[in-house]
Amino acid sequence: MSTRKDTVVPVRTPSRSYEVHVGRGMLDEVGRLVRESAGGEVAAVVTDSNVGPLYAERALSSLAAAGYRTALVSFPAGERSKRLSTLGDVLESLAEEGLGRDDVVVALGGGVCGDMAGLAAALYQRGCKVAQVPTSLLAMVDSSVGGKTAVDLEAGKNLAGAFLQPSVVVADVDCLDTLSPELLRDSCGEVIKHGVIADESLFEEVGRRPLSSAGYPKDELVRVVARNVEIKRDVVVADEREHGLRQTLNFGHTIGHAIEAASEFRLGHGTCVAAGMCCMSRAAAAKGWCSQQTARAVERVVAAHGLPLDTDLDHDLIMHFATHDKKRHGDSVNVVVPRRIGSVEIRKTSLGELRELVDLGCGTCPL
Ligand SMILES: NC(=O)c1ccc[n+]([C@@H]2O[C@H](COP(=O)([O-])OP(=O)(O)OC[C@H]3O[C@@H](n4cnc5c(N)ncnc54)[C@H](O)[C@@H]3O)[C@@H](O)[C@H]2O)c1
Ligand SMILES: O=C(O)C(=O)C[C@@H](O)[C@H](O)[C@H](O)COP(=O)(O)O
Ligand SMILES: [Zn+2]
Repeated sequence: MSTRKDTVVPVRTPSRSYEVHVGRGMLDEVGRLVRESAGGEVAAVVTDSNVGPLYAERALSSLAAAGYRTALVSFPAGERSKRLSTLGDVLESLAEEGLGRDDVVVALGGGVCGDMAGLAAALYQRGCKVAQVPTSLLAMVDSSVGGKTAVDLEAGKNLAGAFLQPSVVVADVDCLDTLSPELLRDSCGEVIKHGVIADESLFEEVGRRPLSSAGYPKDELVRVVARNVEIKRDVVVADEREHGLRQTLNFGHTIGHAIEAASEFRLGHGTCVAAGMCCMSRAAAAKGWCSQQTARAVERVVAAHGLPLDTDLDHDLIMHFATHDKKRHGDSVNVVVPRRIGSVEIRKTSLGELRELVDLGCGTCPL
């Protein structure tokens, strides 16, 4: 029995119930927590070429100490690896390691690793278990929770995927010590998003003091990460398969995903979401769906994080990616716009109106 103090957020979705553990030194608890939640005999740690050298050994030791036969599968770091060819390599490696249907994939890394290892687990032998061990702030506050897994296609982001809820999520905030300031800042895009969609006080708090600030106290970080997990949990539990409410988690993504793909993934996901949120907020204010004050508040907090407020991307290109996104239904696209800070709405827009929103919000930053 460990005496380590962690914050536990329970998640009960229709398909699976699990716990999200957030704390310090949690990497050494991975074996115990995976054993208690997933069982099995083999644990395959899937990680990337940056995270593996930093943290795989500790995760593997912890899993071995919990009685697992372990395997390590690594792929080159970066969004460009989040594709079918890498997924194929990961699946072949799982088979070579003799993973069985009752065994567990341990996704150790950022959102790219979590999405791809999660999809590998969903596909392998028609579905084995996955434990998420997020190491980027973005993965801790967002991608490790909720069960969306995917790889990108040429036509856009996350176009081939599956839902697979993890058996457990173990977030060790000490891992953030090795994340570069740029990547920490990038991750904050999703934190700001959570504030805009559901929690004005979180929004104001990170506006005053970004999580990417130097010397952010670790205990505070644990609290704020756990609060983000609760926000995401509440949405996912209400609408696991994204028929309605879950679409609100896509605030900033219609334009953000387009910016990300058009940059050929040189720009990080959170950075693009931040710009996408500002563009959509300006467009919403211009349409009278929210106040100018709300749009300015989104810009202010994004600017406080050193993230971009706009994009100079060609509007035809934005439309190209936006119309290939999963939120397109025939001739309409569901977009998410703010009502005020802490509340958003889903609006079904025609392709013509989406173009109007892009023209109103992109390349129009008044600052
Ligand atoms: N499934 C979901 O619900 C969901 C939600 C949000 C984002 N995403 C996806 O997540 C991805 C973005 O996640 P990300 O920003 O974590 O990207 P990432 O996984 O590429 O990680 C960013 C970089 O940081 C490195 N890294 C990660 N942890 C580190 C650490 N502790 N120390 C040093 N380096 C570390 C990685 O190797 C990588 O180079 C995108 O593909 C996005 O589409 C998915
Ligand atoms: O979990 C969700 O639902 C989200 O939308 C969270 C997003 O931050 C994330 O980027 C997600 O991968 C986007 O999903 P997509 O299906 O719209 O690509
Ligand atoms: Zn996102």
